[in-house]
Amino acid sequence: MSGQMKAPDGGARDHRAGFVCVVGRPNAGKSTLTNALVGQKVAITSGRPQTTRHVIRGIVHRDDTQLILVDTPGVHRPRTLLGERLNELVIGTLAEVDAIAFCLPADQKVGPGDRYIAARLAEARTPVVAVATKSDAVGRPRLTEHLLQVAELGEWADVIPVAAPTGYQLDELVEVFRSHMPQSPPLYPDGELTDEPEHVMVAELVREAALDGVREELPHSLAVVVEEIVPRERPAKDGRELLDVRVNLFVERDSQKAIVIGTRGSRLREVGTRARRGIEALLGAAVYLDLHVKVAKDWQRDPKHLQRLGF
Ligand SMILES: Nc1nc2c(ncn2[C@@H]2O[C@H](COP(=O)(O)OP(=O)(O)OP(=O)(O)O)[C@@H](O)[C@H]2O)c(=O)[nH]1
Repeated sequence: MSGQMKAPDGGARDHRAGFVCVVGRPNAGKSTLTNALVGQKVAITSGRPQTTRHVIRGIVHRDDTQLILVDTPGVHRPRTLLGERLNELVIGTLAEVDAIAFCLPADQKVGPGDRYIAARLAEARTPVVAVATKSDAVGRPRLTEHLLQVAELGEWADVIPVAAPTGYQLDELVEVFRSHMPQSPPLYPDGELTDEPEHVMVAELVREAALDGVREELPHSLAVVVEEIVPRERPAKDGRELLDVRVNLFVERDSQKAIVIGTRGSRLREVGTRARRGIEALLGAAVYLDLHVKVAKDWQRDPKHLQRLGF
């Protein structure tokens, strides 16, 4: 889309922005749809962490609309959902977004996996758009049959067939989601995520190391933000480039800070050593890793914080 969209009365439309959670069983076409909507490959789709409440898959920028496409770990993994508490957590995260994109591939029959997800979505009370993906892969009769099955599966705000390779109905899909977004200026600058994929990867390495062995205690309360990656003038002793990497780890409570840091900092040192190895391999340089643990109370509920932390 180019140029300002006009409202029916001829004036410019308001800007809207918000979060869309993309769900669907494995192979449903979630990543492909995300990439098609975002318009370029998003670096963070690989190896995304399963431990944050929302992981950003990509950001759709239009003149008057910004959709932040997120993933909610847990929705796709029924076996981890045995505990009622975790179940509630997933529903809680689904309730926090403005809309949900439920991907159902046209080349496969609606099955138990889809019904499982549909049941979770019904509890969240967030508008759900059922997206019939891969509609280019089947003929008309099959697509019609699929759309009927999808319609019977639940209460959808809309049912819309799309095809990522041809771009079929992708603009229409953005319009549908726009209608569910609140009035808001853009929440992220254009191109934010794709500019610095290494920051995202470094944050993931630190998060993985910090959660190792304490996932039970810190399941959804850790956010990692890479503040800066700065090259030093002098190389390391072995001749490699030397980078200062400054990272903040945010937890919600003092007790969690103590867990991350460990007795006299012992655990944090181990976390640093482990993460540093991965970061050096990733960046191909020697790394001086500086980790800071901070308490940001209730960051999950504070929009300003969420934004700063990349949620
Ligand atoms: N013809 C066609 N193929 C598609 C379309 N969308 C996805 N595919 C194919 O379907 C397969 C799965 O797509 P993905 O986007 O990886 O599915 P996903 O839901 O992200 O999969 P997981 O990461 O396993 O959850 C890939 O081989 C895609 O090329 C589409 O619109 N049309």
